[in-house]
Amino acid sequence: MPLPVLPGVNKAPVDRIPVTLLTGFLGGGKTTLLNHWVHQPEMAGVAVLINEFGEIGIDHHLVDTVNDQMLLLESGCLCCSISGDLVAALKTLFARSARREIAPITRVVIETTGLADPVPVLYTLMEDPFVRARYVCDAVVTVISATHGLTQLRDFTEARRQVVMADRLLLSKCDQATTPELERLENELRTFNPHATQVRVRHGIADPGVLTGAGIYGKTDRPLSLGSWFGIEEEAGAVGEGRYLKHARAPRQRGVPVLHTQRVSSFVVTFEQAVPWYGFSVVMGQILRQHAAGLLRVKGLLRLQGEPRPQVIQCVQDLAYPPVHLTAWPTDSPFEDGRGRLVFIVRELEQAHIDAIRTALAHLPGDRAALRASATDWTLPTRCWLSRRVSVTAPDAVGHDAWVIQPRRFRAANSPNSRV
Ligand SMILES: Nc1nc2c(ncn2[C@@H]2O[C@H](COP(=O)(O)OP(=O)(O)OP(=O)(O)O)[C@@H](O)[C@H]2O)c(=O)[nH]1
Repeated sequence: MPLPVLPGVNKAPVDRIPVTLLTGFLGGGKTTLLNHWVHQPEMAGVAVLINEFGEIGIDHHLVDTVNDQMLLLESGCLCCSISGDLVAALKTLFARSARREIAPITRVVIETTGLADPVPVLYTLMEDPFVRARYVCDAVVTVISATHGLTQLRDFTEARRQVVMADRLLLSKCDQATTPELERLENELRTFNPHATQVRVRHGIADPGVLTGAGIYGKTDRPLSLGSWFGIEEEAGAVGEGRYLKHARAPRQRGVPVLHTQRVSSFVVTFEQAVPWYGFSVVMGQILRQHAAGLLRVKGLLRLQGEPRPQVIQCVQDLAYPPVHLTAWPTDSPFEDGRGRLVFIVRELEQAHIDAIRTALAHLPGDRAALRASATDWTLPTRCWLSRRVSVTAPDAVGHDAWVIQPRRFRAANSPNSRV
């Protein structure tokens, strides 16, 4: 069943495969939305490419029931290091579909890293002759957090570029914001991008129709030249979509990689043994509180003492999200060794602080001592973890036909499916 098209928006051209770029700043809620969408019948035939920043990836473990017969993206950020890999992935996808080795593809959704600039990804889609003739960018959908969106817009060029380039803005986490907060964010977003439709989202539940047919990219049946769209209007300061780029700063020259906000980096903490949950929660709370300004995102999978199921850890800046269990420990790299790992994405965090975080996590107190120590600590950001009401995702319970294409590094090298 094709994806529904929202009233009043154009359908994508039928002769090329529509591509939706799903972007949005770190921790905004992209994976949560995808996890909802892949269960929808309208997503049959939709291929999903996930791209992550950091040494190891977590997101693909959090998207339910993946058909991982395809495995196309290298590690690294799509917008600066692996655009060639994206082209190769799209070519292979098309060829396999044409040879009927896989079911016909009705759409491709590319989830970019939270730090990705959409412009070079759009360049990639529109400038390669093979890709351009077979795929069309149908929409740029940007997820922006109702809780952190305003500060991210203020602090990060990447966040502004993602908003400026959007055809649709999905305001996530609306359940956590008040009406005045939401209205302030909506007004701010309008100053950056007055033409993008804004959609309020709670708990990642949004009609998959928001992925379709939104953009100027799909309104014509001939391949578009991004060069003119991005360049001329901006230089002239003319009205039209090009003016948005004044907010986002000038686009880079084609082929010249631009690094993310220089001060952003990532590191991984690996746990040799199962961890005590309360001991971990208290130490992690202290870390979040102490380094609130420097921590952009923490996510990972942990093995807990006395608990066979992996625990998903999710923090955005100093906010800790309710814990979730996966039903089974992943069997693919790097988690097949059974060790828990946390990915930290940080900004301007000195090496001494990184070392202190590593040391604190390597010396977790036991549960009893941790609970005693935290009993009167009402400002601990991880307080919600201490009550430990953990929901379980049940990936195997639901069937669907969307594909999630995982970065190659997550597969065993000798797997028969590790290449397409
Ligand atoms: N309460 C609430 N939590 C949400 C909502 N959307 C996402 N979250 C939580 O926010 C955290 C981060 O969400 P993700 O979907 O992983 O965010 P992401 O954009 O994929 O993150 P990156 O891939 O790191 O950029 C998770 O703990 C989600 O459960 C929402 O609408 N409401």
